[in-house]
Amino acid sequence: MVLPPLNLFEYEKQAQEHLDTAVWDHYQGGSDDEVTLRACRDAFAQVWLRPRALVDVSSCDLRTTVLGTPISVPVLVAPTGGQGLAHSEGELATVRGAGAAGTLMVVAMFSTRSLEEIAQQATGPRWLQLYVRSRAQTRHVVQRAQAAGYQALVLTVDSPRPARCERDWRNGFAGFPFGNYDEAEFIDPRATEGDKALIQDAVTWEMLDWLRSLTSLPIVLKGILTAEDARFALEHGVAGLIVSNHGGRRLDGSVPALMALPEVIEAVAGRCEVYLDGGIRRGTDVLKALALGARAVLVGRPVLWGLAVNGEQGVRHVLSILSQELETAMALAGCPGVKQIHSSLVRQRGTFGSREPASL
Ligand SMILES: Cc1cc2nc3c(=O)[nH]c(=O)nc-3n(C[C@H](O)[C@H](O)[C@H](O)COP(=O)(O)O)c2cc1C
Ligand SMILES: CC(C)CC(=O)C(=O)O
Repeated sequence: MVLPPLNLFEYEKQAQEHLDTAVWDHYQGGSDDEVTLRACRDAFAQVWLRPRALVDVSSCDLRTTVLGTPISVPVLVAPTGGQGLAHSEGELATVRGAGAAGTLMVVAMFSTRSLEEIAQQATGPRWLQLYVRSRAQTRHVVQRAQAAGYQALVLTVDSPRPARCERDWRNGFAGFPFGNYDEAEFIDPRATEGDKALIQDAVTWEMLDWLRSLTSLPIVLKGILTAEDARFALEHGVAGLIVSNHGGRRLDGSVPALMALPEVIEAVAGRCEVYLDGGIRRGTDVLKALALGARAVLVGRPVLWGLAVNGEQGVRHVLSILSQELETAMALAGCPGVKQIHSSLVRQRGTFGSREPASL
């Protein structure tokens, strides 16, 4: 008898049993030597919590807002393409699971179902993630997103080229159908072949201004890792930033998102919301990211594991495990609410001075 997973790592193990090797490797994999993929996780172990004692934590309030939208827990669903490979219902199951868990889904433009079908099944808020392929195609997708009630656009800016995801190459990963495209209508005249045709490599800050001129929807940039780009983004009127290295799937060797977070938070100085993704697997990870200044975090692969194991219920369960773990962690840390999570709750490894125990 297979026991229900207790935590996200148990979901990961069970998900592997449900997926073909090529799909499993596509979901799990990173680029090149997967140094950044591993570092995403390891970064959380470099940050220590400083719990406070004798605080009334008889009820811990996990609720917050993102761009003014209330959510019951500061954990969002990250955009991941190709969810139909995990479960026949794909993104439809995910959006229902996210709504049931009281949170927001960022729908990937490369979803296997159309953004309209996904919106119809949604019970909670959703944003749409965009890659720019051509201006005509982007304009059309933005209009469709607005008509379907998406509340923000998330422009992914870390992917001017496909990375070397060698697991996919070795397995001959066949890809997946795109729910949002009519190839004939939207093919970029500059496109060459394969992945390169998917995303334009000439997207610059000017393109962001053009995107803003198309829509009054708030724009969030995904894939920012430096204070310099955070400042540029603010000058170009973004509403939010996702500090992310794409879960280790783009520039290998790029800094783990958790380590990049402090400089971005400092540069932004409260002028827009900042979120983080990459390697979140435990409630304590969420707590650390929030203490370092993130308004909320996003989870990618764990949602795919939940989807593969048990469709909508699996997605809901993965999100509720994280939520329960966060609640426990907050109580043990003496934080009765998300608003009480401050930077004084964390300490970077190596900042213990002369009294640092040798075992650290
Ligand atoms: C299978 C897979 C597909 C993804 N597809 C997209 C995508 O289409 N657009 C995007 O911006 N990010 C995409 N991402 C990156 C995620 O949004 C997110 O940054 C990353 O998964 C976070 O790391 P985590 O998986 O450790 O939570 C994808 C990630 C995975 C694992
Ligand atoms: C189709 C891909 C470009 C989706 C993606 O962003 C990813 O797999 O990381």
